[in-house]
Amino acid sequence: MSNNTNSTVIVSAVASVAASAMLIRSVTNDLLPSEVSDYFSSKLYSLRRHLSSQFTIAIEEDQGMMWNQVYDAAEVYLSTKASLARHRVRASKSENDKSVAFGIDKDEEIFDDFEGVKVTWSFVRVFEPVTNRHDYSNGGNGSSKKVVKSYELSFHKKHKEKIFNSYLPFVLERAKAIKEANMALNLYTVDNENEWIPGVPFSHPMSFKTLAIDADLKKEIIEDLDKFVKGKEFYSRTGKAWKRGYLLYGPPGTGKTSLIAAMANYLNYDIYDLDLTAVDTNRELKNLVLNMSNRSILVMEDIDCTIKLQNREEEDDDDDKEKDNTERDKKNSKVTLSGLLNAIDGLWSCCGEERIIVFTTNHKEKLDPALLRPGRMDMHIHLSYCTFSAFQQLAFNYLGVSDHCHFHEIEELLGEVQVTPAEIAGELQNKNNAEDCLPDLVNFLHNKKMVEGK
Ligand SMILES: Nc1ncnc2c1ncn2[C@@H]1O[C@H](COP(=O)(O)OP(=O)(O)OP(=O)(O)O)[C@@H](O)[C@H]1O
Repeated sequence: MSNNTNSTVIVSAVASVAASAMLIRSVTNDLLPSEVSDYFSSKLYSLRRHLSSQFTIAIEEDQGMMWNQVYDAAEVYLSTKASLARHRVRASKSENDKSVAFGIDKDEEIFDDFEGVKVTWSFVRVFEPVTNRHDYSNGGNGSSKKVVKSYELSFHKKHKEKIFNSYLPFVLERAKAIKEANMALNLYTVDNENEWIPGVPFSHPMSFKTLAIDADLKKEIIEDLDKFVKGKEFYSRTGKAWKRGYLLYGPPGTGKTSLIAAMANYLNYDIYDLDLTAVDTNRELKNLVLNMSNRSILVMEDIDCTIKLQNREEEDDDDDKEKDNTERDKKNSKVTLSGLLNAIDGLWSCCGEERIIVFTTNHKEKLDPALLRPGRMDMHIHLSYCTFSAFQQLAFNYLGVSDHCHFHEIEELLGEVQVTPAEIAGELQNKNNAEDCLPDLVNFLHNKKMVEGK
């Protein structure tokens, strides 16, 4: 027999074993108990592998007592490919997931293409005996079965290096990104013991689409956040800690809290909401910062009210001021300015990565300049009274209109009176159509103008 004929025979033998495997597998699945059919399936897989030019990596669920991270990554990665399965998929969702995740089921195969290399994934489940002399579940003979689950990744032998060095790292990387995107956000607060209370789901609906601020400012903020999240290489090259501080300042009701929610939803970062008056000492503050997870936003709202953070030179002012300070200090926490500065950029504050710190204040001028310098508060964002462009966004959010005959008058009035987006939002939600709502808003603005004496 020629070489050619030999190889044809082998190829057809492999093909016919594969076809028989499929047939037997489907028959055994229908007729036999799952343990027995799993046994036959695994034997057929081995035979097929033995005869082919394929190389297979088995990725088992656990390695001894430890969870196998590659298995975990394969599960997550394949969840995005499960729709390619032909007959069956598994579906699951935990409380911490945003959406349902799908997975391939046993005996299903999924094909993937990585830079021109074809790979096949399959899910294998077999029952293996466990010997345990204290186990009486099987008639007291001390042996029971445990399920061993694994993913198998098969490809042509010649691509071994590429799969090991590029494809598997790619799957791990992708899985990490998919997981982060699917994770529901958490909101953490501090309890009486000065510890973070495990997060409740954070479900603030605000996004950059609905946030009503000046369009250029919005663009600038989004670009800054994008640069930050993509900055891993930059931060390590320049030796800077991968963190960024934002100071949001402006009158009440201009959208500082709304902007924080939009940032968290945009980045998919958890929020750690820190009320400094609830923290007893600088040491506790340090522990809290150390115990935050990566990819998170530490928020300290109304920072000027919660701690005595005025310019240090002003602290020894006249008697009256001192009296005021004493009153205020009773309410204030024992966290000091230097404790807070350390929390933001002390050595140990650099332990994590992808950390954002946000301070909000209605009175930027009351804050110590040390707190505001770049490296601590890298971007100062002024949220001001409602501009016409912010109003257009609110009108679209609440009434679904982008233009209206009253818009021109409203634009002029917004140039003359100081009104917050919160006040405008309050007016727009009173009625749900533009015809009824906008004339009322015009009256509201005229009244405000009169009160302001303009
Ligand atoms: N810029 C905005 N875009 C969209 N909605 C806004 C905006 N500003 C305020 N609002 C509306 O007003 C409400 C109050 O706003 P928000 O709490 O964000 O303001 P704030 O500046 O944080 O106020 P405070 O200083 O009192 O904490 C929000 O729930 C939202 O409905």
